[in-house]
Amino acid sequence: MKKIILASGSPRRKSLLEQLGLKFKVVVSDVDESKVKEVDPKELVKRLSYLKATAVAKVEEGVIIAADTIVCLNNKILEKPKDDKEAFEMLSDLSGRTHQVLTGITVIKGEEALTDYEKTDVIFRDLDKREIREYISTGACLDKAGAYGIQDQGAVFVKKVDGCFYNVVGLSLVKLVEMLRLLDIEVALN
Ligand SMILES: Cc1cn([C@H]2C[C@H](O)[C@@H](COP(=O)(O)OP(=O)(O)OP(=O)(O)O)O2)c(=O)[nH]c1=O
Repeated sequence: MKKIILASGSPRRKSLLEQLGLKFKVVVSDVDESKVKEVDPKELVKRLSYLKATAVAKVEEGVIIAADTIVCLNNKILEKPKDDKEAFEMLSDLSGRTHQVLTGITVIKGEEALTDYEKTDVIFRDLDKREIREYISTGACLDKAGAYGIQDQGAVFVKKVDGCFYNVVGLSLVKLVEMLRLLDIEVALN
């Protein structure tokens, strides 16, 4: 079994890989995401995951896994908010609407590289300004695309999820295992 490397600084992705029972180490890539421009949301997440994976493949040998998550509201791309003000704007925009969460995944094994993405629809109920401010004060927004975490108190904003839940948290496990198996990397569920 080749060594597995998670090319991500996201604590959520780390615990999701642990959930699969895989042994791996974490090496964070130094990709400057703000420099990458792409209008098509799915192309953006695929490209960013590929850049993160290839950056780590330069310094590590083994199976490299990288991902990138964005929120998409009426074709407008929401990444991580730069400050509380932007978080407030994002959550106000998401209020009462359906948005998409897209996560691109790249797996590199030697000379082979696979890139794919998963999309999940998330429906928010109407939010009032007071609870948006309260949520922002928990400090949960700034490291998350769209300024919320479905896995934390942000859960109370979510009326419905259509698609893979883990994709929203940052790594679709069903998609990842499908990709690992395509590369003949066995994931034993025991
Ligand atoms: C929508 C949503 C996003 N997120 C997170 C997943 C990602 O970690 C983050 C989007 O930022 P990313 O740039 O995808 O990832 P990252 O900067 O956290 O880590 P790295 O680039 O090193 O891999 O938003 C949640 O945790 N919950 C949610 O409900």
